[in-house]
Amino acid sequence: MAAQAVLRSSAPARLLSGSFYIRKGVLASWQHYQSRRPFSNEKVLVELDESTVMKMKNPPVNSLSLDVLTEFSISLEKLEIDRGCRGVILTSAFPKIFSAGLDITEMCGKSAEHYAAFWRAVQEMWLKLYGSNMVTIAAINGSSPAGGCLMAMCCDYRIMADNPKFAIGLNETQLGIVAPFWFKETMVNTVGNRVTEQSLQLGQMYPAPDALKIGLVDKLVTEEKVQSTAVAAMSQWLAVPDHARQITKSIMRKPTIDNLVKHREADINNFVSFITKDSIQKSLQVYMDRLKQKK
Ligand SMILES: CCCCCCCCCC/C=C\CC(=O)SCCNC(=O)CCNC(=O)[C@H](O)C(C)(C)COP(=O)(O)OP(=O)(O)OC[C@H]1O[C@@H](n2cnc3c(N)ncnc32)[C@H](O)[C@@H]1OP(=O)(O)O
Repeated sequence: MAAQAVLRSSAPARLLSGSFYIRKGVLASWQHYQSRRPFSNEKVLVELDESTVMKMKNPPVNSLSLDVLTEFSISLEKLEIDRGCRGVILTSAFPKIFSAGLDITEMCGKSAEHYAAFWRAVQEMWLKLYGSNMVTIAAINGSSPAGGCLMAMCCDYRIMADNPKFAIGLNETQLGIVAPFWFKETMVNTVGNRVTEQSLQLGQMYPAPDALKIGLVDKLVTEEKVQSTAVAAMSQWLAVPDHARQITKSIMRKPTIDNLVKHREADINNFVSFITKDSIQKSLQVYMDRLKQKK
């Protein structure tokens, strides 16, 4: 129930309205009492050390299941209302994988109701992360296809491990599925229209050095330095006055966020009718079988 309540709230309220600050004020004393403790979630760890770090920990590959997405949105919401938290680093608890993207098993052989709940949770994660008032930095310590790439693109700054074996991109067409309009818009806002058009049609995955070249990530460092570099970048971003940075972020992202908010229910219906098609189910199944056979 708690998860559902959070999933129904909407992120733009955080980024776009002044009421957020009132809420922060009211909750301040409770927050000071509560906030500086790490959260002990199952699949999304929140560490409150030098910087606040959210670590995805869903073995083996951090696929984004309904549970992970729900936990992620709840954790981010908690940080959002925590006065002591102005920025968050998003990373993976596992070396070599940032996130394998949406959990394909959530999109295969389930009921229409399940698909609708799953898609709402994907939307909610995006609304909360893309619409966050906090500084968000992705410390991409491994491969990051599809939904993993989306999460990284939602952040304000992306640091990736400098290893050509790690790749990032929106590869949906390779699975026989289509990146929805708000995935596309997030990518356009990150790398521009031409690169997005080509990348999305080809379902292109970019090895880290190529991702840097097209601006899909902002910086490459050795694997060991990904997190410390993120911490250093965080101090730089936090040196800017919050109100000015937040309003600027809002000006940049509001049209994209508003577009999904406006079409949210239609987008869920589109997803359900698309994913329940026999041909799409077959494509996903073939892709999963291929993944399993590659060993
Ligand atoms: C008209 C328009 C309407 C719009 C409709 C919208 C349509 C839907 C849009 C959906 C949008 C986004 C989609 C996604 O995010 S789909 C997910 C895409 N992800 C991938 O393609 C990644 C696939 N995985 C990999 O490439 C590799 O696993 C890896 C991440 C590079 C890791 O490689 P590895 O060698 O370390 O591990 P591997 O042996 O491959 O995998 C280990 C086990 O994990 C399973 N697995 C991998 N990825 C996923 C996944 N995404 N979901 C579920 N399970 C996954 C894999 O099968 C192995 O399982 P097992 O150990 O064999 O049982």
